[in-house]
Amino acid sequence: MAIAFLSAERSKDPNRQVGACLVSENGVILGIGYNGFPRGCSDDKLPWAKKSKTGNPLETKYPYVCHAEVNAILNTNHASAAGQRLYVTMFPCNECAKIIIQSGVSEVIYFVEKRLNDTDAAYVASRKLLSMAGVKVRKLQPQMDHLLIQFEDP
Ligand SMILES: O=c1[nH]c(=O)n([C@H]2C[C@H](O)[C@@H](COP(=O)(O)O)O2)cc1CO
Ligand SMILES: [Zn+2]
Repeated sequence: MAIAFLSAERSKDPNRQVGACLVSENGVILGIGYNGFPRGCSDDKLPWAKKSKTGNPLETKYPYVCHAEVNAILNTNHASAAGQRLYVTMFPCNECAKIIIQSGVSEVIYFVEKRLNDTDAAYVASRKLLSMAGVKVRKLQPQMDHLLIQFEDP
């Protein structure tokens, strides 16, 4: 989960940085991702806005941004194998849930839900799909409350 948090730091989304880390059954890191625009699609040419002043959805980030979970799965550097676990800083949406299921992930471990008592259809659908597909879902209770990385000579 700490790697997922570190990865999230790389996101340029000014409102929300999400990170994900896919590991094998034995805990070997297979892929890491964060939310961002697709490769070759410049941040200078696409909007990071949540809302458009004119109501045009094309002036918001939503149609363009790749979710952290999808990036972690697509960045996998090993052939997919059984027993993969996905650590993610935020509970995945329904679109990510579909990809998580189809890629064979067997457990999702998340840190936080987007909102407490989220009744948003995307999250209800996500939970429903993950449960139907037999993907385990667990909220991580970390053993430490912070991790400090200090760049200095050891
Ligand atoms: O599952 C997800 N994974 C993920 O990476 N994200 C990203 C997309 C956006 O850049 C950001 C959500 O932005 P906002 O909270 O401002 O709506 O988080 C959003 C979701 C949806 O919860
Ligand atoms: Zn998603």
